[in-house]
Amino acid sequence: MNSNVTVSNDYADGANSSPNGNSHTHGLHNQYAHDRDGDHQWDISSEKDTMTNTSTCSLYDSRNQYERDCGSEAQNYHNDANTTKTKSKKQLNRFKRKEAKAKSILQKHEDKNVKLSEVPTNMLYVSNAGLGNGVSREHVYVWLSEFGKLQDIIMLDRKPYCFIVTADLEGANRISLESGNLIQHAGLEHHVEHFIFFVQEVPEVFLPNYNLPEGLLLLHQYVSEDSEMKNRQVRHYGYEFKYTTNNVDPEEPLDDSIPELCKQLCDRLIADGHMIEQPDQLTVNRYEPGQGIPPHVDTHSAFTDVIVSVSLGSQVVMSFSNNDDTRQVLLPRRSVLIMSGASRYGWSHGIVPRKIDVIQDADKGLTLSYRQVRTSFTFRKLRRAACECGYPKSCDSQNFGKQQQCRESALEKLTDDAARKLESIHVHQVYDNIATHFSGTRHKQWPRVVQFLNSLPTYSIVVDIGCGNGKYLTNDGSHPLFKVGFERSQELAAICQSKNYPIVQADCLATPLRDSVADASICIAVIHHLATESRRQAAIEELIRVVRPGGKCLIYVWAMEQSRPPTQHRDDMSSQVPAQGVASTYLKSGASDQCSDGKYMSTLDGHCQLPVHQNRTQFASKDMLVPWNLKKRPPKETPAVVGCDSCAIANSKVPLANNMRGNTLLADVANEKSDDNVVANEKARNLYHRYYHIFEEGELDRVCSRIPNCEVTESYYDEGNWCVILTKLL
Ligand SMILES: O=C(O)CCC(=O)C(=O)O
Ligand SMILES: [Fe+2]
Repeated sequence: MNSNVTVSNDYADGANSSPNGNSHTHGLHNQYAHDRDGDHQWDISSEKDTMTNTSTCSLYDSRNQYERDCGSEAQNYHNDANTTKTKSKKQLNRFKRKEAKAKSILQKHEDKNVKLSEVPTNMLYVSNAGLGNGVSREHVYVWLSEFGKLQDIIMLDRKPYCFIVTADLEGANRISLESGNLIQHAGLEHHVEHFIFFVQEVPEVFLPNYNLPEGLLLLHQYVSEDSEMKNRQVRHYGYEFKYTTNNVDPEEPLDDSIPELCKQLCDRLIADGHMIEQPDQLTVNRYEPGQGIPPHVDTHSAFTDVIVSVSLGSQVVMSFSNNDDTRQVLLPRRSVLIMSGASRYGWSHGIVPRKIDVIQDADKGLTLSYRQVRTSFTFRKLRRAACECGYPKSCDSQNFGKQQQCRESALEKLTDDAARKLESIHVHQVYDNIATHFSGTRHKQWPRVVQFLNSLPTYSIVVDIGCGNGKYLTNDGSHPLFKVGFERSQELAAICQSKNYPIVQADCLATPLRDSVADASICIAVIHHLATESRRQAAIEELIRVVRPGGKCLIYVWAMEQSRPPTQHRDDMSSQVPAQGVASTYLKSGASDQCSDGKYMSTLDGHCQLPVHQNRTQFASKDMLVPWNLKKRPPKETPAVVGCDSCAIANSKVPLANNMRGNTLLADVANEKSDDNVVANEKARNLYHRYYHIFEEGELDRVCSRIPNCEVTESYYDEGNWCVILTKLL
């Protein structure tokens, strides 16, 4: 097998551009057959090595297939006297489950348009081998072309599978029976099994809309190769563009103005009619593979119309979004991007933090682009008067400062009222609506939380703030503790009540507890639902307030870092010994570089656009809406006592904290019409969006370090969460 083959096919011929900007290719015309005929290096070797331990299967007889495919495992089933039948049956069942899953993924994604075929055809569905899980066309070609003449490899945008068209039935048969799962690809970190089935037809390829947003101009190879600079540090010239406020201070010019070399480039851009005048502000960003910039609109009041970004080093995909649409724009190396008009004012732009982009290649159709270091030079001109653009909805000048953008800094500027409103719509109301379903998926206690509880002296008083369905309020008698739960959601509180747990309905920012009343407090997966840092800090202060001096407090929040092993993090802040944090299994296999790209939801009456997270992919931003689908994710377990519906609270006896009664400070504030619509819409679709602030490494410790009467005694990473144990000072 030659792994250096360059796959070439003629997609350009087959590609059509339709008037709506979507283009599609009609599968079969390409040059695989031609190239392979003409070039010996692609000939099929007729002596096929004996394959063992393969995991492909055909449709007919999965048991026989299993024996063929799982080689040694299947042989054990019959031959090895020491292997118990039950174990092998388990393996067979596991295999069948995976096989069924591979089929159901096809049905789910292709909406039953692509049907499996009972009889052999020259078209195959290959599971777990698509752009969506980091497998490229080349990987598939190198893997499968030796078994049969390939006529086409159909890769679909973000799908975790592909389709193969072979020149003849024999090739398809050999691929189905012999190819195994020995695919070699750099993108996958985990072992993935592939299942291959015959299909009746292959789907059409719909390409994403690559048309540029109005007002956007991309000049290719504008910078010569010679003048390309490498590995510059992130720096500002002229004025600092403060990412914390997303703004500049015109009263504070920097000592360094824009370098001469850059001015020469801008002179050229002016002479070519792309810029009106020399800019006075420059930001240089250097991106390592995997790094990005959250979606944002460069603040209208800070800069004039034309914003220019020069790309050096690696090419990258930039996502542009407005309320209705998302466009992926490939920024090649040495290109210049000119954002003006709608693209500058009405669309947000950002770079998803991932290592691999899916791009459209003129020759190969959709393919993968592995990022390398990229340095961008963003030139802007400070605006000295209010912005009067034609995009008032996204204009901070015309919105009297109410405009909120998606990046964290912008959320940090939320007033307390706006933050409470966001939490009311996207936390409290969501949990009330999904309580039963959510509770059905929340039974397993996390071992390190249990370890913390077991480390407390028996009969300690423990308060669980934001206790959800009360999964830590159990007392099996092995390590007795006095536990009381506090929960903001009345429906979740009702579930706790139905299980006879001691429960009070209360908000984590204002529990009805006296100072220093408990020996310990725990707050698991709660603080990330608060929308500003000051509110997150206030919640931690509350956890400290209620424990006695010397008492302890355990906090878990969702971590931005979901893919890397957390070995750098230290358990004990003063020690040099790396902690053995438990790695996260949150990302779906092979998705370490995948993240949601470019879906947004408008909330707070249109003043705040938040990116929508795609479950089990990398987080694209620090502040996100995470979907909860009542239809798609049935509870894994049914709670022992289900007594929760919308009137549950009325019938239950959940004590209510005083400050939760009536229309008080903490009552929901979502009473404006358009936000009511958000909630009604979510209800109608059974699809809810929970707000999350995703914590970066060190962020939780930083917030805790600002609280005077406590110290961080332990800080660790546990299955996708950043965690601290605080001790209240004596
Ligand atoms: O890296 C880029 O090309 C864009 C950077 C950017 O959008 C910014 O700094 O505001
Ligand atoms: Fe920008």
